[in-house]
Amino acid sequence: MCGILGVVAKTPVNQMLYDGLLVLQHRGQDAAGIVTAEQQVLHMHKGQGLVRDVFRTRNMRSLMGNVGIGHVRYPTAGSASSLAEAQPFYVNSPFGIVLAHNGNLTNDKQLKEDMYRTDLRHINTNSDSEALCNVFAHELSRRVSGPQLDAKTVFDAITAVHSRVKGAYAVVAIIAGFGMVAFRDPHGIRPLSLGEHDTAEGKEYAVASESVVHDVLGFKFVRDIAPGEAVYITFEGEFFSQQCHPSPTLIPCIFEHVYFARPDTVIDGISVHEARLKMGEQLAEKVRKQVPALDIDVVIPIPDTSRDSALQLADALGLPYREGFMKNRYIGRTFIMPGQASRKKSVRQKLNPIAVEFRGKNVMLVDDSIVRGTTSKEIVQMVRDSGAKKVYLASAAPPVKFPHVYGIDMPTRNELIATGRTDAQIAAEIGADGIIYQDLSALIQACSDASGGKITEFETSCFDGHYITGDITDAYLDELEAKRLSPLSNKTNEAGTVIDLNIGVAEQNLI
Ligand SMILES: O=P(O)(O)OC[C@H]1O[C@H](OP(=O)(O)OP(=O)(O)O)[C@H](O)[C@@H]1O
Ligand SMILES: NC(=O)CC[C@H](N)C(=O)O
Ligand SMILES: [Mg+2]
Repeated sequence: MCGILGVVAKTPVNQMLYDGLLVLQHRGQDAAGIVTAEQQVLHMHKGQGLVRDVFRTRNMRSLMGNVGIGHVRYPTAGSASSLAEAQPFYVNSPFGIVLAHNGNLTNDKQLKEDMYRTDLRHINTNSDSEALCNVFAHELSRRVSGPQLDAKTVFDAITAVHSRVKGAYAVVAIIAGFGMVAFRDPHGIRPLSLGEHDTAEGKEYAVASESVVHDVLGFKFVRDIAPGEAVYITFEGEFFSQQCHPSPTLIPCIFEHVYFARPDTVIDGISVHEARLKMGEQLAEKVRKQVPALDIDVVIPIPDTSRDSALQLADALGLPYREGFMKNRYIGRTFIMPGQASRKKSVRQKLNPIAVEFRGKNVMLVDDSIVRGTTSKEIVQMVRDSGAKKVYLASAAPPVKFPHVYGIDMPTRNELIATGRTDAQIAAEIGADGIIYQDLSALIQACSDASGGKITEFETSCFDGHYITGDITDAYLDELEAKRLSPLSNKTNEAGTVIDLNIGVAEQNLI
């Protein structure tokens, strides 16, 4: 799940973008990039790694201008990890466009084919985002006939993008010399929020994956961008918005609430923190049913994300809640690391048990989700080694059984620990005495309650195999799996194996 951010300000935006990307770091640790604009001139710097490693002072100095966009990447399409696929992407026509994307397109193969055969545009990487950038550029170029641009033309182009592109996409883009664009897919699968800031020179605008960015930058959260909606803000600060899809329906990704988003973010009116507390309450009900004896001495979260749910679960069951793991604050999120070997190694580097909390006790460990089981297998073993008597594992999300095709990297059924296994078999595989999974209806209830009942439908495909874009067939999933299992696709791109059209000019002006 990547993080995206765009700012149209009255003063230089480089530091704001850096600070905003740091706040979105939990959404992508693989690569980071910033593009700023000084009228027609675009400045870009991007690279692999964390925000703090990619941007040095000299890079920051070169990112001049009062308008800019930024991206932190968690790869879902293309290579597992590739410099050439770091975002934003750049195309030089029309005007010069840079684009950053959160989500995953499900028809990128078709789009790339159309680009090659009909639109006569070159796509240089395996990235779906590069295809999206070119579709937008192509649709815009078909509608402009000179060096002028108005909001209607931009919105017409985005309407055409919606009709060509399928899947999940929250997007920020800059059209050099004119303005910043942001749009969200017609189901609003991925989040996108709008903020503003009043200055003596006029309003400044920010668009970001999570509302917490506005808090940190000192902007006021205004609203979520609606599904299918686009906003266009000129370099002078004129704001336009328009619905660009004939039949938008909000069906946001439930996994944002389970795992991805920060708890201090509000998405589509749902406080992520509150949704997680409610997940804990719902899970407590399930524990009561499944473990009626409640032979549990202590509830312990598996840090970080499960803390909110675990606390509320303990409270609802009247059980003590204790912190039982020391987390190394310098290790990132393990689930979004590319490659099973690094994920497995990092669990042990990241979490270490505080033995006294486990010795001689029946413990209930709580995690927000169990996906590949990497975390739980390691953790249960550590807890046993620390002398726990009985180990129950409760998950605030239901079993993850189906590939996720909308921006979360869980593409093959056989890497998911719950596929083809009963709860008892999963418990045995993980080494737990019992496993308690949230029911999907309870998870939906929790998130819906947190929305005050306004949202009742969520994108839940990884739990129930129902894909809302209607284009996911067994053949599609088979192809996705075959691609992932092929040794070529797991190869990390060494710098230089793919011509990187952007990085070559990383520290200079693009134009
Ligand atoms: O079953 P798995 O494949 O291990 O995936 C699930 C685990 O990964 C995530 O933790 P992560 O370390 O990424 O981040 P966190 O610190 O935010 O919990 C998530 O919170 C679970 O703990
Ligand atoms: N997680 C995401 O949003 C990824 C965006 C895009 N599909 C990429 O792989 O770069
Ligand atoms: Mg975790």
